[in-house]
Amino acid sequence: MAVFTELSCDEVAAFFRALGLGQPRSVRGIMNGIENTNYFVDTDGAEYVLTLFERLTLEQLPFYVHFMKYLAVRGMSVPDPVANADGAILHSLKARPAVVVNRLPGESETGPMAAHCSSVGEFLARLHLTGLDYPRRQANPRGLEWWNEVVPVVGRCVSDRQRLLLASELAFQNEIALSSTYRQLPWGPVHADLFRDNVLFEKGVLSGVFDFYFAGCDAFLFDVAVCLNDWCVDTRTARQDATRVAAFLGAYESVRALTPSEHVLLPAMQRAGAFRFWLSRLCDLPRQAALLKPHDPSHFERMLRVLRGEIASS
Ligand SMILES: Nc1ncnc2c1ncn2[C@@H]1O[C@H](COP(=O)(O)OP(=O)(O)O)[C@@H](O)[C@H]1O
Ligand SMILES: N[C@@H](CCOP(=O)(O)O)C(=O)O
Repeated sequence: MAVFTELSCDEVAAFFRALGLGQPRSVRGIMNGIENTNYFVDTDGAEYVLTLFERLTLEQLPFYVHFMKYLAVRGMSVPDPVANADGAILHSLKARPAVVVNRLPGESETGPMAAHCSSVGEFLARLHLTGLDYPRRQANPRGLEWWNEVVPVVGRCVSDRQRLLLASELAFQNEIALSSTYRQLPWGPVHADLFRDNVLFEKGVLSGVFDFYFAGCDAFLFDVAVCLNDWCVDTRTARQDATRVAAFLGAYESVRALTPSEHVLLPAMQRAGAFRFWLSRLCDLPRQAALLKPHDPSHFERMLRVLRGEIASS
């Protein structure tokens, strides 16, 4: 994301030495992202990403870092955390929890076509199936409980029209969560933030997925909805592109078919996805950092209104 905690080259070199990694020859703060402090660190033998966690705690982090290790060991193109001599993959630096992972190759695709959406759909379904046996459990940190906590707080800083939308959508989502259809949804570890900027492509082939720090256990359909809302939407109008939606869902279902309950609740989950990111972007607005590019909340407000039928969808 950003650099909240500045590190000197000497501090990084000492940390890398303790992990048995080579001498860094370049250390660069990363501008992208919004949650943690990230540096690219190159040694003579390899390229790494060093992350210092700014908000996540030592209680929350094992779920994420072990999930990445679990997927990496099973052949998925995700960051593989570096272990120290004792086998630990979660470390500490500058009084913050820290990890070092391999730098994945490729570039983000900011203007995805149907083929990119297919690759992401297939990857997501494989992630869901592979993760089914992951033994750790932790709730989606940005799920229903969090929405109920933050709506009254952010509601104080928005317009009357926006406050009405927040209250109405929260009531709708609380009602959906109590329904028997919702309780039938397949569930397990989800990425929950699989946006364009968290996926890399090399020569058109998906080469890596990272940023598992909003992962948690939730309905798989929530993950599907988050992806559709980012990968298959026109960023200018917040409207869905039917060709990309079909490509994404076709590829996802070629690996894991959606159940009847998932088909029924997909529109409601897309509203949930838009609501979740509108809320977090509203909450994130005032953060301070040495390098930080905040995300625009109004995009997801517009998308939520489109999905609710308040704005024509085409
Ligand atoms: N394993 C990785 N391989 C390649 N690039 C990475 C990796 N991890 C992070 N990055 C780069 O760092 C940026 C910020 O990472 P991200 O995880 O999105 O930050 P945050 O957790 O703050 O949201 C990404 O946009 C990407 O450029
Ligand atoms: N993807 C989310 C928030 C997290 O941002 P990231 O750059 O760290 O993935 C959003 O777009 O609001």
